[in-house]
Amino acid sequence: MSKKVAVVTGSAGGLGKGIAERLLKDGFNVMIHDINQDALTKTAEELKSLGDVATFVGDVSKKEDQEALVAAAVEKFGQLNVFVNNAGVEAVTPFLEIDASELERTFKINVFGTVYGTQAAAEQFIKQGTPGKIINACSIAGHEAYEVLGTYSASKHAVKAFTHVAAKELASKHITVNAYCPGVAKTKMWDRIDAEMVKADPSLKPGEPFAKFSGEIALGRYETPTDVANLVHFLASEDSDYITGQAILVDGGLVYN
Ligand SMILES: NC(=O)C1=CN([C@@H]2O[C@H](COP(=O)(O)OP(=O)(O)OC[C@H]3O[C@@H](n4cnc5c(N)ncnc54)[C@H](O)[C@@H]3O)[C@@H](O)[C@H]2O)C=CC1
Ligand SMILES: CC(=O)C(C)=O
Repeated sequence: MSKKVAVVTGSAGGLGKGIAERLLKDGFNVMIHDINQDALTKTAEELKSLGDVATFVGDVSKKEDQEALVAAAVEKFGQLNVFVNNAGVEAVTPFLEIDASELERTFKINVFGTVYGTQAAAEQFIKQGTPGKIINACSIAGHEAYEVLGTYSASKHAVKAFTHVAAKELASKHITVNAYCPGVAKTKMWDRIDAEMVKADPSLKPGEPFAKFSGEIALGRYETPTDVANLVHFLASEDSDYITGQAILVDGGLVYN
């Protein structure tokens, strides 16, 4: 039987890289993808000993790039089985200062990107006549809303809503749609959030926002890409076949709903 094929968007670094690594170890052929070509090439070099990995440079906020990504994965590996809408960006701004450019950038990448990726993947699954799994990056910020993270929180609430709706509409085609909701992981995203929170409140020192958020985690440590990849591994596997439309928290005990 041919190997299953997964695409992971925004996987040159951070959580996406950890997810790609785990799916390669699980035996998937993996198309890694990012807007940052140099970082993507470096990551492919690091991952290639784990299995068949290919690269695609694209911008998730562009529908044509998402369609081309799916086409490239199918051309390279012959089919598509799992599509992980991982790419996302943060926005850290006091509410009264949120402007159109922040709203447009954040929603285009986090929300439009997830919708376009879901559509492109679902169309391919339907064309193949096979089941498929779509797995979206949500967040604790898709369950709660955080001060100075208003735009980001709203975008992740939208990701959660689209996860529910896509799951309902695509279930009859045997396509499941779920989301993973990480808590506080020390990736480049949190380095930038920390710096911006310090800028917004000069009484804070660098590292304090991250320490404050991660200090509230019940399990007593911040999250690693492996913690997130463990959940995505499950959602990409047959063991999750009877689960759809869920936005599952993987946060070490931070948000309870
Ligand atoms: N780090 C954390 O604590 C948490 C992260 N998340 C979510 O997990 C996902 C991954 O986050 P991190 O790895 O921390 O972020 P990161 O910033 O470390 O990595 C994101 C990757 O996405 C790529 N990317 C950004 N815009 C893109 C675009 N338009 N098209 C294609 N690629 C693009 C970046 O180049 C980068 O390689 C995001 O959706 C984020 O919102 C959710 C909860 C917590
Ligand atoms: C980065 C993130 O998802 C937060 C702060 O909830």
